[in-house]
Amino acid sequence: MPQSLKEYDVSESFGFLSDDVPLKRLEDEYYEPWELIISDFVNYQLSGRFREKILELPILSLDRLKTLPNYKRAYTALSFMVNGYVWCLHEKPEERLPKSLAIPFSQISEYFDISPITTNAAVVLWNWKTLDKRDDMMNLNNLATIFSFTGSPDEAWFYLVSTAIECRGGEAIKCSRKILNSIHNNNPDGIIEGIDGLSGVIKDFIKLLSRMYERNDPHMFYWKTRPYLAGWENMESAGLKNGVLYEGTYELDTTKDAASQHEQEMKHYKKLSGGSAAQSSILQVIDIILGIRHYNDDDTDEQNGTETVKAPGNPYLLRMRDYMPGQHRKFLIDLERVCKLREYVIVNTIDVSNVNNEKFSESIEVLDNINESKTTKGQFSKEKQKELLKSYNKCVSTLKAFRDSHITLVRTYIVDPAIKSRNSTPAVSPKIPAKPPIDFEAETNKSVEQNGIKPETNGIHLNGKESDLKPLNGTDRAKSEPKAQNNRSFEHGLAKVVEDNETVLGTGGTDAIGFLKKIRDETTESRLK
Ligand code: HEM
Repeated sequence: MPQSLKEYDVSESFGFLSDDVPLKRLEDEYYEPWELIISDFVNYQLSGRFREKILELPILSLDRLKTLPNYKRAYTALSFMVNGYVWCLHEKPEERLPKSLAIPFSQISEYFDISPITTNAAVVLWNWKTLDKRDDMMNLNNLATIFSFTGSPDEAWFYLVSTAIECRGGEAIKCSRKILNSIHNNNPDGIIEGIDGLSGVIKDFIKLLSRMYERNDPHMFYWKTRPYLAGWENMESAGLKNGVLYEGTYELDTTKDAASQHEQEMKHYKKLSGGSAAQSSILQVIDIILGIRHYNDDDTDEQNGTETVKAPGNPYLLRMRDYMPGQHRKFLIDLERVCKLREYVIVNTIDVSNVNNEKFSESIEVLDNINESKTTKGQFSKEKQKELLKSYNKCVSTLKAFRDSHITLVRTYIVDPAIKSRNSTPAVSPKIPAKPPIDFEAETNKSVEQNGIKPETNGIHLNGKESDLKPLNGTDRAKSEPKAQNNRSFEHGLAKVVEDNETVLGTGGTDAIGFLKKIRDETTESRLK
């Protein structure tokens, strides 16, 4: 186990939430301009003055953020302002981030070694407060959020369920330490105790996940919350073909003509994924502890004698690590280096399982080194071996059950609303006027033409035509002809459902359910026979 958890900003009590309590205000008055906007965030969005207020902001320095909690609050506040600016309510998406946001946000993201966009860290890890005592954080009735895009209880509930799960993750860290120490001491009882503890934690995750339905209405989630969490990658359909330009964060040769300067700028657009709990470190910790591997979809299997060899590591899950604070990412990498539970179970259940342990010979050597004694075949009684195998498999099955519940959740919150929106027009709350205050079609076409970018469809059930609902691959997307713009500007960043009523293209253009099933099936396959 990585020795000092503090070094990774992780805690055995609160997991990746850490021991810091998020600040309710930045301590130095110098940051009042940020605090003023963030305290009236929803009001400025509603009044249509949000972008105007941001443009009035001075470029503030980070020098007066003296402590880690101050840095965390500044990152979170800026990330809400940044996504709020790009995906501003009732406005067309904005592809240029002004210096007042871009400069401090880029600097603070660099400080945390995290991608400069709204992430799970911003909305979940550093965005909570307790109503009463700190130690009662599993109790959702004791939790509240600090920042919100919409001000709705549904949005808060969406984050808080994850916050409670993260908090319970502290116990998972404790169990992991127990498992690793017990492997080191070659103590099967300690290992079994640690694994059973981990199963208990995952069961609690499932219970918490099921509470999502209580106070987060799927319609609200899909139409109101999710659009703000979208990223700027594969967002041609929303007019962000190149991603977003963070003004003032790059050098421009101003002695060159306008065309050359434009060309220079094109190289500095950032394409980043939207906020997702896939950026949570705690589920990756559990995969690492159990030795569950996820693979690349596109890997062609390479035959190596009787063995099928695939490069381990699912590129999407690995990429999500760039959206975790750097210390958390380092924790995962360091944990991966030392964790040998699966190998230990295989080697030490040899008399009661059919697993061929030859492929783990390398790891066995590692165990030999750690224990400084030879790990022999059947060193424990058959009864103990069975107990160990059962405990391990039960934990894997519990994780699989978590992933099943999560898939059901994704169907309710993304697939169903996407199908409904395809089948009905308009698919929005009756409270929303049929036409937003701006002429989105004209504005978008005008703006994109000014930027030399062709207008494109937003890809969502345009006029309800089936042809628009087909899955888009990269080439199709690139080739798609300009079509009439849908004037419902609040649809940016929503999922798109295709004809089989199951495949939903997430905001990144990938098949979300297909991906989640694959991750779930790889979990199931990790059970030892
Ligand atoms: C309304 C609630 C939720 C929805 C709609 C949802 C949706 C999704 C989607 C679409 C993905 C696919 C990848 C992506 O698009 O980023 C995903 C992945 C993931 N989500 Fe959620 N999610 C929800 C709640 C949660 C919660 C509360 C957790 C717990 C921390 C969670 C943990 C994960 C994890 C770990 C992944 C990566 C795949 C895996 O390891 O199984 N999600 N989620």
